[in-house]
Amino acid sequence: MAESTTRSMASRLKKPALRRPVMRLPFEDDIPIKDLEDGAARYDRLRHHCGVVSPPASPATTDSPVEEEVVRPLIRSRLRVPTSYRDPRGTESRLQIRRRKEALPTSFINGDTFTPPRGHNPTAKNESQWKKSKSPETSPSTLTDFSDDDVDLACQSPSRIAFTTRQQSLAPSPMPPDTPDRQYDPRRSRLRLMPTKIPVAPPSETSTPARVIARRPLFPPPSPTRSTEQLLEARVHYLTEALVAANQHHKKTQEHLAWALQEFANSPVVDACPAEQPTPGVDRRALLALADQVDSLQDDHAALKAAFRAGVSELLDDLARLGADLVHRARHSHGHLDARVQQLQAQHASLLKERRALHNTIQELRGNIRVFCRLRPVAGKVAVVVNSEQMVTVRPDDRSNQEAVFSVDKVFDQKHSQLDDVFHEVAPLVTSALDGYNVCILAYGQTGSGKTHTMLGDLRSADTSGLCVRVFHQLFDAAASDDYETHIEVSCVEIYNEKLVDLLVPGQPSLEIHVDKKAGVSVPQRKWVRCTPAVVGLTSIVAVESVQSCVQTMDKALRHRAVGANDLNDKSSRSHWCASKANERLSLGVASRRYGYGGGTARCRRPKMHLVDLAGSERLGSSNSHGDRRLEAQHINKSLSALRHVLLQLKNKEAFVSYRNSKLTMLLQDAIGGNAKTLLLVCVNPLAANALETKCSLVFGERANAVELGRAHRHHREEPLDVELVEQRVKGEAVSRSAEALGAQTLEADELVLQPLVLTNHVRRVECELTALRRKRRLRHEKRLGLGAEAAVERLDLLEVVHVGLDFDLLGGEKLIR
Ligand SMILES: Nc1ncnc2c1ncn2[C@@H]1O[C@H](COP(=O)(O)OP(=O)(O)OP(=O)(O)O)[C@@H](O)[C@H]1O
Repeated sequence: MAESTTRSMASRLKKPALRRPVMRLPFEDDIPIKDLEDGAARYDRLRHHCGVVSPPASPATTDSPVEEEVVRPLIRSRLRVPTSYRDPRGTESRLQIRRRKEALPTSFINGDTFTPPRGHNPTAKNESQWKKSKSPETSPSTLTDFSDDDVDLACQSPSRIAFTTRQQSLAPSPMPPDTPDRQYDPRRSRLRLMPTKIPVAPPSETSTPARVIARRPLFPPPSPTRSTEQLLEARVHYLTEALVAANQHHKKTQEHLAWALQEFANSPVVDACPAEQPTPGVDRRALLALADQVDSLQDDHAALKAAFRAGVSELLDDLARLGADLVHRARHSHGHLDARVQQLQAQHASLLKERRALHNTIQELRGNIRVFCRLRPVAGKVAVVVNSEQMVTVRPDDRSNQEAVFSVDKVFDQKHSQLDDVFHEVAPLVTSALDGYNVCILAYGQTGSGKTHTMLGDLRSADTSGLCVRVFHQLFDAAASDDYETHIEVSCVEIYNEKLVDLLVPGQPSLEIHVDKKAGVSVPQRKWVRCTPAVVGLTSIVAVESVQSCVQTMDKALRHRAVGANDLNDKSSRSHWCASKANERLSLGVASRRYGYGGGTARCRRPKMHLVDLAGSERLGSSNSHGDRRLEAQHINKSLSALRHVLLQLKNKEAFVSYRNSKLTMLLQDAIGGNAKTLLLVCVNPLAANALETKCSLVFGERANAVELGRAHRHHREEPLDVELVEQRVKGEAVSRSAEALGAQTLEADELVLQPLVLTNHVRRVECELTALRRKRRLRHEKRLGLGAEAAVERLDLLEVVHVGLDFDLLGGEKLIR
């Protein structure tokens, strides 16, 4: 429209019409806002010069930070808008042109509909020109082809673009009065963004009051079948179209403005005419029409910008909403998954527990030696990989080029702590010891692999103390909380160069191990060593009453243990160390704790527990031992190989097992081959350099695991209850308890009063025990004497008979009788 108007004006002014530049899609090289503002300011000045009152500045035209900071970066970087948008349906696009009578060329009839030709020339002035100017180079039916000046763009769909004039969408408005001081009327804009098919949202009250910009919905209505991604894609697609259209229109507006200004500036009439009084030769009406066109174009441009901004902000809102929705849904499903995972984990844990319980039961029934593997922390290249809780792989190294997988009952790697993890697994064995089973815990492994650390650790540290101290803790805790009287005794021996040494009485000659298949050998005053085998000559059995006294005893024993340095360990144990604990557990029953107990039997349990820290096997080459160390190493290796051999024989269920080959196997006979629950802790130094030794240790572990010992039995027996003794004990306990209670309340004086009581009670107890013993001895004596008397009478009778016979013979019976 503007073009036709200006063309007629130009022909009237006898000036050659400027050739409008071929329009390219202005995405990449969009006209800067500043240029627009400059152009608008120049135009305002000109209008003022011509006596036209400037319209009020539209707030929509001011550049907002949204466009600068959000929209452009979003469009350029994220949406990747093409620099020339191609209509997907190509030549199917239809342009609906409604011409405004006074603005469009006559060849365009209002309401005409035609298909845009391929590569039409945007500078064509009418349809025929347009059709003729098809150029094969131009991309067919891209939006860059639109050269219509006086129409607004509305994208109905990706493939349909409708151009409509204001007359069609609104009631036709009369042309504004041709007065120089007419005010700005936004309704005078001739362009309108108008959807033809998609329903338009009713204009809100806050929208432009007079010139209602019918915003087409930028996004298609959400289809329930579409996925979120498709919906977003479609929205982005629509927004891209709107942006293309907006930019195109913007560009056109700018071109028109520039063209009009140039026309106007080049006009000799304008140049000649003073500001206040236009030259009579100027067609003032035409100028005003031109101004009106520019004005309306600017309005439309502002409206388009506003619509575009609104669309973008709507899209951003939608994106935010969709994002929040997606996050919410993801969280929801994640929560569901979490709950399910937790449920499955709990299920898995309970199944594992069940499986382990069953496994333990099977092992208990079969009497297997249980085997744990512990890896010590090291720095350097390692050859051992923990596959699972029960499986380790030893990778090949230079010396052994075969990978080997070993399965054990439990693997502890560097992460597992001494306190919780390792002892947690050992604790059930301590309970078994309290229940009356013999228990044996052995630490086996190459030198420097952490055996001593695991079994003894730092005795006086709460965090790094080894299994022995924890075993004592559990024993005393359990003893304090049940109805048994528990007496714990400890002995510590070492086997050094095949000699059994009592560590609690150093300097004694080496001890002997005596094996008695029936009842063992009784060592005087020590009942608990009656189990086979017994250590003959063992005098230092220390009764311990608390964990502290246990620690002190072990500390004393360890001070006498043979320790030396080799290349692999500064404090290498040069002997096998064995601490044996015997518990005498006497059950008096709850009733016996009351006064007036009548009688019955006491259940006595006398289980033994061996805690063994074996000396480390070592290759003489790698440990670099000489002299005494070398001799020690040879003895150690010999005894360990005897142990391996015994295990092999046990595994193969051979009739004869050679326990007597070494002191170690003799001492451990009732642990590995007898009636005991045995745990073997295979300690491993996982460094790649030790791969071969590690393999040997794990082979030993697997072999031990395969040994079936048979079901362990409890060591308990019923004994007739010495009523007097029990009564005295109970009374003594009651007095002690009351003394304790009173002592807690009263002062030292009370203690002084109670002390004799306690002492008297103790004396009575001892007296009772003595009386009982005396009575027993008297009974035995009487019995023996009784037997002797009978025999003597019999003998006397016999002697008398013999005597009579002799007399008869000597004197000549017949004579005598005669
Ligand atoms: N699990 C562990 N955590 C921390 N340090 C450990 C661990 N295991 C072993 N060590 C350290 O490794 C070194 C050697 O350990 P240890 O003396 O227990 O080995 P060993 O197998 O008893 O050797 P040997 O048979 O020669 O007596 C010690 O300094 C010990 O503190």
